Parts: sequence; C-alpha cells; structure tokens
Amino acid sequence: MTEIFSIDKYNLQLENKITRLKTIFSEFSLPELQVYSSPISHYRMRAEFRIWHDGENIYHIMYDKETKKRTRIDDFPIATKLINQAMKAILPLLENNQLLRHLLFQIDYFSTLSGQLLITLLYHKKLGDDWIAEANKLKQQLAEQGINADIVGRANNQKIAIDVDYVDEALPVFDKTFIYRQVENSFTQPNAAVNIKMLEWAIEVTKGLSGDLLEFYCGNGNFSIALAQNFRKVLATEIAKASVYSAQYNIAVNEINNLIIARLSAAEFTSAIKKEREFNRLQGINLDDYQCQTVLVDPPRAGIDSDTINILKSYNTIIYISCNPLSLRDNLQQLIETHNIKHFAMFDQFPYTDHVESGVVLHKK
Ligand SMILES: C[S@@+](CC[C@H](N)C(=O)[O-])C[C@H]1O[C@@H](n2cnc3c(N)ncnc32)[C@H](O)[C@@H]1O
Repeated sequence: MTEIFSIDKYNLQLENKITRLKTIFSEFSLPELQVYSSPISHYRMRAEFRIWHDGENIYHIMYDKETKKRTRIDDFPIATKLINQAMKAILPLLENNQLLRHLLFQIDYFSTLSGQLLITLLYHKKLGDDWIAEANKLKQQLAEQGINADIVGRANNQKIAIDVDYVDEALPVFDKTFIYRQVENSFTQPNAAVNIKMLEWAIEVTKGLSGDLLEFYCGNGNFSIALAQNFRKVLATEIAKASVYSAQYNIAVNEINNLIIARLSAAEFTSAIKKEREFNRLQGINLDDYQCQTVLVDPPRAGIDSDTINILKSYNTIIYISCNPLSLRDNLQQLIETHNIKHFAMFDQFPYTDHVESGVVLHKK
C-alpha cells in the first residue's frame, strides 16, 4: 500500500490544529496545553464506503460532502491495515456473487487492536435465507485468506448477524488491559491509539481525588471502566440501549465491582439528581449512597444543555471531554463562573480533518 503520509505532513496539520484550538479558547485563562498525537497512518478503527457498480466490477467510493464528487478508494491508509486487507479481499468475492452484490450500496468496516473485524453490508433489498447462506460462504472465503470477520447484513428494518454484531477490543492502559465490547452502529472512539492516551490522561488527572465519580454520556463505559480504580464508587449513565448493554458486559468481563451503569439521558439523570422525578431505570440505585465530588462528561458535538451545566457546577472537579471545541467554549463560558481550568489537553483523534478532541479539568473556585 502506498504510504501517502509523512511525519512532516502530520506535524504540520497538528500545529495548525493547536493554533486553531488556542485561538478558540483565547478568552480563557488556560494552563499549558498538553498535546497527544496520533499515529500518522492506519489509526482509524472504522471506515464506511459507498459501493459503485460498474458493469462486472464494483469499487469502494466516497463522496465529497460539498462538491458531491465521487472518488474511487482502493487504499485507505488512515484505516487499520486489517481494514485495508479486507477491502482488497472482499471486492473480487462480491463481484463473483450475484446475490451478495445485487443492490449492495455500502460497506462498513469495524476493526480492533485485538485483531477482530466486523463487516456490515448494506442493501436496498430484503435479505432472505439465500442471502444468509451466501454471507456464510463469504465469511468462509475471507477466513481462507486469513481474514476472520463477522458479517452483518442490513436492509430496511432488517439486521442479520453472521455470527455476531460486535467486536471485542482489548486496550492496554498503563499496566492493565481492558476489554471493551463494541457493538456495530454504536458510538466508539474512532482512533484506538489516541483513545488509550485519553484514558491514561483521565487516570492521571483523577489520581488522588476523593469521593465518588458520576459520568454522563458514558457510551460503552470507555472512561468509567478505566477510571473506576481511582474512585470508591462510580455511577454512569448513557442514553443508547446497545451501548448500555455493552457497558454492562464490559463491567462484568473486566471484573469492575464499584461501577453501575444506568440507561438515562443527561436530562433525565439531571432531574433524578435534583429529585424532580423517579425513574424505574434507577431501581436498586440509591443516589444518596453516592458522595460524588467528581463528574465526567463526554457529550455529543452539540455540547451540554444548561440544566445539566448547572448540575455540573455543584461538583468539585469536572472532567470535560469534547469533540467540538466550539460547544466546549460555550459551555466553559458558564462553567468558569464557578470553576478554574486546571488542565487543558488536545487529543488528535481525527488527523487531517478539522475535528479536534479536547479534554479540560476544572476545579471549584
Ligand atoms: C462522544 S460519545 C462518548 C461516549 C463515551 N464516553 C466514549 O468515550 O466512548 C457521546 C455519547 O453520548 C450519548 N448521548 C447522546 N445524547 C445523549 C443524551 N441526551 N443523554 C445521554 N447520553 C447521550 C451517545 O449515545 C454517545 O454514547
């Protein structure tokens, strides 16, 4: 595969990002920015492509969001080597299989550092038993080439897994290795190497904090599983059912016995903390048993609603992980009324794009 990335190219984009981030946050009094870089290639654990049918041949393609121009993708050096290997192996197999290729419009690849791979084939047609038989054959043919992948077929209101719809990641974080079940089509951090750096940063900045930890937007337990070692007890919440199920699996498989995850939206959790409402989904959890002095939030791009921001203000330490510096800036404008910024970090989750992941630790004034 052609390596189109150089360390100079990588460093230049990183410098540009640092400058942009510092400009966005120039109104705040900030500690020195800690920068966590990414591998310069093969860092992305997932990749999604549209499929172009050209007579006998089919190709992976991508559309430019603005110009709608189509680009054929034969190599995808930002994705893992395993994804690149699978991309190459699967096309001839699909080209020779009328049933599997008919009305196939997208392929998603989802890989792990632990070497697992899930391939999702998306269709504009109903999938029947004949599709299942051919997909099983495809799985076998990939295995014969040394690519062990599970396959998911998706169509309108249909999802068929051969054999499972998840991968189990194993992340080395300092001296421990945590297992994370990651379900197809659910949120997971896209850059595993940088995710490890984020988890280690979070462990470092929470060392020595007293009391319990509360987490909003916990996904599959990415942060709470790794941080449980630094707290007496952890209570985490997340809105997406599939992520909550994987989080519960992850708690069990990693033998974490001081962490509970409940399925609640941030707004619901906020009203439960304020004792405005009771939730069946919190049955068996007494919020008064928790002495939470630290809260961790890792919200979606839109940032955090003002009710939740007001709740955050009551905690001694706030750890805010953000994938959108603009919504982070807006939320920080409110949080600095009660807190000082103690740590400020940039994690290059998304090299060569405008996206910036950052982490901020705030302490109560
Ligand atoms: C940026 S992800 C972070 C997930 C997790 N911290 C991680 O590192 O993988 C944001 C998470 O917030 C969840 N989410 C989105 N809107 C939410 C809401 N209103 N309340 C609670 N969780 C929400 C999403 O399902 C997603 O898992």
